[in-house]
Order: sequence, then structure tokens, then C-alpha cells
Amino acid sequence: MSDDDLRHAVLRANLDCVNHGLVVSTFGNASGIDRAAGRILIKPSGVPYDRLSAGDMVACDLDGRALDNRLRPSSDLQTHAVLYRAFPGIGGVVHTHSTYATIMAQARRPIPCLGTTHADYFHGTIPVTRDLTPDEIARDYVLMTGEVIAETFAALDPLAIPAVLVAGHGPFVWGRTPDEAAHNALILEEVARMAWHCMVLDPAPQPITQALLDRHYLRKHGAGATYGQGQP
Ligand SMILES: O=C(CO)[C@@H](O)[C@@H](O)COP(=O)(O)O
Repeated sequence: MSDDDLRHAVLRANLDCVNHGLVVSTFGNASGIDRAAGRILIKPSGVPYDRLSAGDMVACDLDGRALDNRLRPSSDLQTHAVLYRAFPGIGGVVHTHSTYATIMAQARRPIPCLGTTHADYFHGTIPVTRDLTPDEIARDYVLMTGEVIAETFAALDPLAIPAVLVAGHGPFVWGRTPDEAAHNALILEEVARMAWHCMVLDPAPQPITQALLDRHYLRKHGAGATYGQGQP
């Protein structure tokens, strides 16, 4: 993908989050990576979405250093950079404060797979991170947010479960491209909304069986997929 194509993809991912109601005010950010060039492109910090252009996306290296100083990169840049380093298969990262996913993150409630809507996109429970320690917050809050996500995925496949709920904060979601990351953020919000309503009816709802989870997830993802990858 050319630099210009990636800039437009990152802009599109940011605007999709706003247009789908996942982001209000300047909360949230989306980025993409050109791994061959060692460059991350990310939304600038605090710029109103209706004024963003593709040229405003800030180029950074994989250590999270801005490569130009026209605009400040998103304040969450270091979290994105840790995720790109920890998860080599991903090409886009999105952070939102979408309502239901953030409620779950604030309540520290993982989202179990309660139905096939979830299973079409997430091959298991969407986890919640542990809380950062006061020392970690003081040392480097944004970097440690990425580290605690990577820690949460030590035994999980980040491409099979492309989302996490950061305790007391909100969701981070990723995908093979910025567009896919934004789409996964939309589905996460829908899944979180349905799970929240299930939990109102039953505080400990029953997850679907592993067989049904596998049936739905694996027919759309992975080598044996018989339907479009992630496109139910
Ligand atoms: O997590 C938060 C706020 O809690 C951020 O997403 C939000 O401030 C967006 O910051 P940026 O405009 O990307 O610097």
C-alpha cells in the first residue's frame, strides 16, 4: 500500500468510528502501519474530526517517535506502537470509548461468547486487562497500557480475538488493515451491547458451546474458511 493509500485508510478508519457513533468529541484514535517502511500513521491529537485530512495523519516510527512535528501524534501513540510490535500480523489499531464496550471495560467484565454474532468475529471471550499499578501509571501510563494488553494476550491469538477491554478505560481493537480494525470496533460495540442486555436478564449468562463457536468462527476465518474472511 502506498503512503497516500495508507493515509486515506487511516483517515477513513478514524471517520468511520465517528460516523458509526463509536467516538464522541475527540475521544479515540485509529492508526495503520507500513511494516516494510517501518512507519506508523496515526491521527493527530485533539484535532476535531470534521477538520481532519489524510495529510494530517502523523508519521511515526515503530518506537513511537513522531517523524514530523507539524502536528502532535495521538496521545495513545505508544499503546498503538506496543501493539504493532507485539502482534506482527496486525495492520491497523483503533481505540474508542464506545458506550457499551467502555461500560464493560469500566465494570471489568470480560465478554463471553453468548451467541453467533460474537462467534462470527471473535473466537472466544473478549478479555479485560488487569489494572495498571500506581507505579506503572507513574512510569509510563500509555506505554504500559500497551504492555498490559500484550500481557493479556500472552496465551491468546490476537487475530482470532481482535479486541480487548482495558480495565477502567475502554476498548482497543485491531485488524489486518485500518478498515478492518474500524469494522471490528463496530462489531465489538454491538456484541458488548447485546451482552450487556443479556446480563440484565441473567447476571451470568451461558456461553454458546465450543462446537457452535468453532462452527461460526471457522467457516469465515482461517485456512479452511468457506465464506469471506471476516465478512459474514
Ligand atoms: O483515551 C483517551 C481519553 O481517555 C483518548 O482516546 C482521547 O483523549 C483521544 O486522544 P487523542 O486526541 O488521540 O490524543
